[in-house]
Amino acid sequence: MSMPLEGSHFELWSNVQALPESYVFPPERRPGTDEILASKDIPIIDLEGIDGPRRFEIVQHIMKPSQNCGLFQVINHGVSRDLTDQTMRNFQEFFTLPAELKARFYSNDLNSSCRLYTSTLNYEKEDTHYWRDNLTHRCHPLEDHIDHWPENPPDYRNVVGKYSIEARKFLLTMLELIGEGMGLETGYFEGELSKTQLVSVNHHIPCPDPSLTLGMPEHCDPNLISMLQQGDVCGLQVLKDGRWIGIAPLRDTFVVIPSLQLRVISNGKLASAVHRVVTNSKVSRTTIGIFLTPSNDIEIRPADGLHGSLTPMYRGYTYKELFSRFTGNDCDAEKALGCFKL
Ligand SMILES: O=C(O)CCC(=O)C(=O)O
Ligand SMILES: [Fe+2]
Repeated sequence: MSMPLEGSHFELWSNVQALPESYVFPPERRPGTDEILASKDIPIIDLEGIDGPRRFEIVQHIMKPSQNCGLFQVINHGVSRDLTDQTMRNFQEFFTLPAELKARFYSNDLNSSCRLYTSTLNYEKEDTHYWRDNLTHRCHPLEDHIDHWPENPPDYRNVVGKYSIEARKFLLTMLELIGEGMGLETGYFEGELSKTQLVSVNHHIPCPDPSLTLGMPEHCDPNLISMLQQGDVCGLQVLKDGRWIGIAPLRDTFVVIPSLQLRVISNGKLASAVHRVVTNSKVSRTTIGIFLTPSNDIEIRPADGLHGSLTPMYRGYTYKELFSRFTGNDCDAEKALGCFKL
């Protein structure tokens, strides 16, 4: 049996009494003790009637927040409560398995098909660690990846497999609607632009001092589009007009973030949320992320045929190039994208 990665704090975490020094952020990066209120202003898009006369109105609703704080919530998304609950339960159970059963997934290797790690992939080099464990694996096409997934809990592959398919359908629908809002032809985002699909699950155990550390840093998602299924524990915050606001988890609701590649393809028309995750001292928090990403070698650039006049803001590049800039800039997607601005 392989041992946990050297430097992994999984074992330490289960007994932790005080926040280890390596998780304490410098004062200017700490979330502090100010209460951050959950906002009631984060738009909620209702997809009910999407194939009927409401479609145009729904597209307009989606385009508005996409151009504002770069994040919105969706109800009547088409994925059943039964499946979302079962999926959440499987991930929660996975993270609470004994360390020996998870040991074979511990990896910081970006190319490993299923990886479990603490903080970030840059654990060895980073100045401060984040208070999280993460499980990430590929999920499309399912048959290419499912054999690399955990087999424990026993339902994991079956349930997460179904969820991956439904989540993909949902995200492709969101892309279709966004494409319509931008004036692009049907199916614009299908194929290479949305080929890679990752499931990325964050798990944070109760933190001894949430004021000193973060569950995830302030960041923009580098991919094409992201969805989050939050459990029932707060933690996600978004930067809006220079202030952090909380996105309280709502039952049966997905959070959608049009990510950086959508910003480029829309030539800056869409915003991508700057967001972060704070911890809490009382309960564990688990959040499911599904990310669609372009395949490595496809060219990404502002789309032809966008509504409105067009002086391209970005030069064409491949996702591989972008991602290498991303990892070379401490996972700062904004900086990475800066390399391709015209
Ligand atoms: O855990 C969350 O709520 C957010 C996760 C996230 O932002 C990410 O994985 O990129
Ligand atoms: Fe994110």
